[in-house]
Amino acid sequence: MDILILYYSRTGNTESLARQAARGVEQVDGAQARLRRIPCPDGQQPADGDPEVSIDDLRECRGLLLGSPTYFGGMASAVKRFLEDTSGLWFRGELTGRPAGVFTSTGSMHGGQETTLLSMIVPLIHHGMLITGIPYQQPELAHTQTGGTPYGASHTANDHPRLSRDERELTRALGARVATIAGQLN
Ligand SMILES: Cc1cc2nc3c(=O)[nH]c(=O)nc-3n(C[C@H](O)[C@H](O)[C@H](O)COP(=O)(O)O)c2cc1C
Repeated sequence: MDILILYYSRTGNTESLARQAARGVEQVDGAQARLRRIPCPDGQQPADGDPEVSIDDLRECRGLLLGSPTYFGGMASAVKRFLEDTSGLWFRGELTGRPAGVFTSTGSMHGGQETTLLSMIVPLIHHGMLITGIPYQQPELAHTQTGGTPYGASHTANDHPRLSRDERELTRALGARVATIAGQLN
């Protein structure tokens, strides 16, 4: 059972979250993480990055973790643009009933993590996906001084260029949660 970890990242922070989400997915028996990136609009790509996403990746995976940097309090336009290319899947209801979670990286603590996560959730709801956040039973959620929200995983990059321990744990928990639910629905 493949779980798609789909992300856009220009300076590597959202990609770091994607790798933690993948580790969480792979903690779940029978689940494999499929890491894919959304291409940069200017065509500049890392030579050794994850493969570029195709629509078939979405079609084939049993769950989705979607990540974007926060740009002006919302998802990056490249992510929105990619989602607009998924209208064929929407029309045929191909993602309906599959679990999904979201993650983001901001520069600053109050720079719009929750608004970005919510902006990403909206189109996934239109697709009929089952949105899962991070429940407060996950202990790091109550005491994190960095990223991590009930709406999804996050990272605050300016003060802490590397992911904090809480950010790593919460992102892995989200990955494991999506994979676990996908397995139960399968
Ligand atoms: C066009 C643009 C808009 C941004 N807007 C915000 C913002 O609204 N709030 C914030 O905290 N950081 C903002 N940032 C900073 C990025 O969210 C932050 O550097 C993020 O970690 C980048 O992720 P990446 O390394 O995956 O590309 C912005 C950066 C750019 C380039």
